[in-house]
Amino acid sequence: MTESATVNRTYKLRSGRVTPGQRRALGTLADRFAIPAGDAPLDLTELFGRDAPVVLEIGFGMGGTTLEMAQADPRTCLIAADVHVPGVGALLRGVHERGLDNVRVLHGDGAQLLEQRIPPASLAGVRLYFPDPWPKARHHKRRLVDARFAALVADRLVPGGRLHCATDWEPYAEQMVAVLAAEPGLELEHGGPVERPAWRPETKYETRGRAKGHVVADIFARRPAPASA
Ligand SMILES: C[S@@+](CC[C@H](N)C(=O)[O-])C[C@H]1O[C@@H](n2cnc3c(N)ncnc32)[C@H](O)[C@@H]1O
Repeated sequence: MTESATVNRTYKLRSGRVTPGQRRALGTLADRFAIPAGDAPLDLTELFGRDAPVVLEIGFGMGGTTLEMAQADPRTCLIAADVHVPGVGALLRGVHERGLDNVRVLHGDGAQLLEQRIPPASLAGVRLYFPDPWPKARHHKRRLVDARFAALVADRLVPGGRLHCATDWEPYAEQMVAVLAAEPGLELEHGGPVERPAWRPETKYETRGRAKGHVVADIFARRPAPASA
C-alpha cells in the first residue's frame, strides 16, 4: 500500500485470526461485494447498480453495527472500509447471509480510498465510529481526524452531506471538535458532542469503552447546503 498524501501515516493491512467462515467469505464473496481493485475514481452509480445516497464508513471493526445500519436503511448505499482481515471476512459473510445489496466492502485504508477514488461532492455521509484514539502524545499524528482529513471530507460530501464521528476518548473528541469547527467547508452541528442517536447501534469497541467508564461523544459536521433563492 502506498502512503496517502492526505493522512500522515500509512496503515498496514492487519491480519489476525481468521475463522473458517471468514476465510470462505473472503475467498468466495469478494467478487460480488468488494470494491474493485485499481486507482481509478469509482463510479458510485455503477458500483451499486442504482442512483442512491452513498455513505462511507471508515474502520467498521467486525462490522456488526454496519450490517444493522445497512439493513435498517436499505435505500442508502454503504461503502465500508477496514484494514483488518477477520473483520472484512465477517462483514462479507454478514452481507451475504442477510441478502443485503447496499453494501460494498474495501479491505484497505478508507482515508486513502476517500482521497484517491471517491469523486468530489459525491457522498451523502462519512462515518467514523471509534477510530483508534492513539492516546500517547508521540502518536497523535497518526489520528485520522486532523485538518487535512476534515478538508478532504468537506470536498467529498455533497452539499448537505454529513460527517458523523463517535469516540470514547475525550481528548480526541476535543481534537475532532476543534478541527471540524476550523474547517471552512464544514459546519459543526450543535457546537460539540451529543448523545448517541437511536439509529446508531452501540459498537463493540464502544461497549468496551463504556465498561471502563468512558464517556462517549457523537460529533456531527455538515457541508452547508446552498441557501435556497
Ligand atoms: C478501535 S476500532 C473500532 C471498530 C468499530 N468501529 C467499533 O466501534 O467497534 C478501529 C478500527 O478502525 C480500523 N482502521 C484503522 N485505520 C483505518 C483506516 N485508515 N482505514 C480503514 N480502517 C481503519 C481498524 O482496523 C479497526 O478495525
